[in-house]
Amino acid sequence: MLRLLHGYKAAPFLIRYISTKPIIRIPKSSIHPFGDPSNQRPILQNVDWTINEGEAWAVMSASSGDSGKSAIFQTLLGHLRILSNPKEPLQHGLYPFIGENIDPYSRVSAVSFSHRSNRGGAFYDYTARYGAIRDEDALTLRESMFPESILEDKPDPLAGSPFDKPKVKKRAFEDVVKLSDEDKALFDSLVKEMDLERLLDLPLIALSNGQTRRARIVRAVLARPEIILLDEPLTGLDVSSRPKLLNLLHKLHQTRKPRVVLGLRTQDDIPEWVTHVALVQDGTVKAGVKNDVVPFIKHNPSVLDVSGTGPIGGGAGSIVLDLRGVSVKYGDRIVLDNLSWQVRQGERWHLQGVNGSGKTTLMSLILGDHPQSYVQPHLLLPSPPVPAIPSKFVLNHRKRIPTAHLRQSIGVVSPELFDAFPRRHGPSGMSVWEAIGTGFEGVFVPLSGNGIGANLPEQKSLRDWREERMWDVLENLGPSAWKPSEYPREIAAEFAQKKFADLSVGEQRLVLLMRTLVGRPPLVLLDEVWSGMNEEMVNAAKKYLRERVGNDQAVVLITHWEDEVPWTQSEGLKTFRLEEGKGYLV
Ligand SMILES: Nc1ncnc2c1ncn2[C@@H]1O[C@H](COP(=O)(O)OP(=O)(O)OP(=O)(O)O)[C@@H](O)[C@H]1O
Repeated sequence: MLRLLHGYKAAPFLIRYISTKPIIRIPKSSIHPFGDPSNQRPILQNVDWTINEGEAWAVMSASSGDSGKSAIFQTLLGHLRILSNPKEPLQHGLYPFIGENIDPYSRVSAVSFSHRSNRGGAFYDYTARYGAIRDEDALTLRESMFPESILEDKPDPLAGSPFDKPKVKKRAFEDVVKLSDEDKALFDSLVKEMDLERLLDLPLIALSNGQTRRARIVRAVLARPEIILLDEPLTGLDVSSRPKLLNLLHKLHQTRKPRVVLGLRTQDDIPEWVTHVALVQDGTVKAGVKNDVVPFIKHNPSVLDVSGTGPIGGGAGSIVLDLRGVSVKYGDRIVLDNLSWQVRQGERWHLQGVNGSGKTTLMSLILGDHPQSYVQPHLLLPSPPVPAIPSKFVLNHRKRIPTAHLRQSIGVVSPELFDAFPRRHGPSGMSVWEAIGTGFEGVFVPLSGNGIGANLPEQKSLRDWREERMWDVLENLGPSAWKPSEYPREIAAEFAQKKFADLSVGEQRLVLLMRTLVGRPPLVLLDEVWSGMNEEMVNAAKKYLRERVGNDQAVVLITHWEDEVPWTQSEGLKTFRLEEGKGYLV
């Protein structure tokens, strides 16, 4: 579905000034991975693409895998090999406008928003931001914008007595960072337009997802590249930030400081100021004027038939989450202020709120990850009885539930979990089967050789149930759900053996959704669950949530896009909105 983004039309006078000076040029080439000596297996074929000065391009693909727009971006960053036709060689390089003695790749910046790399593939503790912030994490947003202010900062073990915690030796920002008037003006206008002014002196680690994403764009622009590649830049931004960002990108592009190339999914709206589209589909690229290319986008009609569906499962179930008078503050900064909220089995909730309104903080309390979860007056969470039978639970105060038990009764997908989940390549890396199986206990490494959890040898019925559940999510959320097949079990079995780390971003996100749903936890929290997924994957996941998640389960979905919610208000969807620290039923 196309969302309308008004007010960003390319002005006619601009189109007149579009020159034919090429900025990027790939003449009739195929794109290959480096290290493929035979050049037999191109990732993309017959790529014939030129970007001229003044044109505004979006690269679109239905797949977030290597054959989609990420392959184009990898090519533009020099990570893939361009093999051009010998009769029409790549003259003056990929970026003909950049002087011959300059490394062109040093003038191109890329920022991707559908995922971030996770530091070597091992799991890391993403809950650090909720607690007392360690000195080494205390880098402020302002400092992070100017790497020269931090390069020489080191823990100073000689400060104080040997028993003191080492302190980070701070250098006065003004002594280190000497900005020209022009740079200062750019910095001031960028942080103003991206609404980051009041966050500049906060530790970087404390910023919300949307705030961090806006900051990453500002930092990339401050590095003054010639071209900036922004992959899915609207991911996770609230409704009011999106037009501001698009407006800023439009302005930057017009002044060519820097030129902007956007990466979008085929289901995303194309900003009106974009003049040209490179559509990556089935291993080839169709590039041209927007209106000529857009009709070639293959849309998969939604498989959801919402007509005639009855109300969502009752709402008459037992309370599965009970919050009263819940508050979180950091120093003087109140993030959650006296919230009360009850969620019952069978209910479906949309949790709303602008960037920084406290949604992730609330989730972290419910997940028991937040240190302040222990001190809340009334924070009752589902706790599994022993031995774990997922649909059975009792309510208990967070401080009386071991965290390991909470992980069994609350399933979660979030940007933090996605970034932190281990992704080791090679033989020791987790298979898809093992990654999904960690969901039964909510852990991050497989607890047994068979990949379906710990301590089951004696409990045949539980073992059988878990295996059944594995196949249920694999068949209904795996490849045969997005590419219909006559052999769903075979396709699922093949997919289950793949290495998690080798999957595309969209596939990894789906596997983490399977991991969340496999154990049928009574409470499911889904935060930004669709980013990186293509249209077919989103449809399959929505269908699963509507049809296969039970009335004994409650689901809370966080998204800034109304059309990403699989249920409607008329079906009984409930909305809880965070605003200025307070929570409201909408
Ligand atoms: N340690 C901290 N110190 C000060 N402020 C903090 C700290 N941790 C979080 N905050 C602030 O708490 C607010 C809520 O952040 P949170 O991540 O919960 O927002 P969110 O609603 O999830 O936003 P988004 O939509 O961007 O994901 C933010 O303004 C953030 O800057």
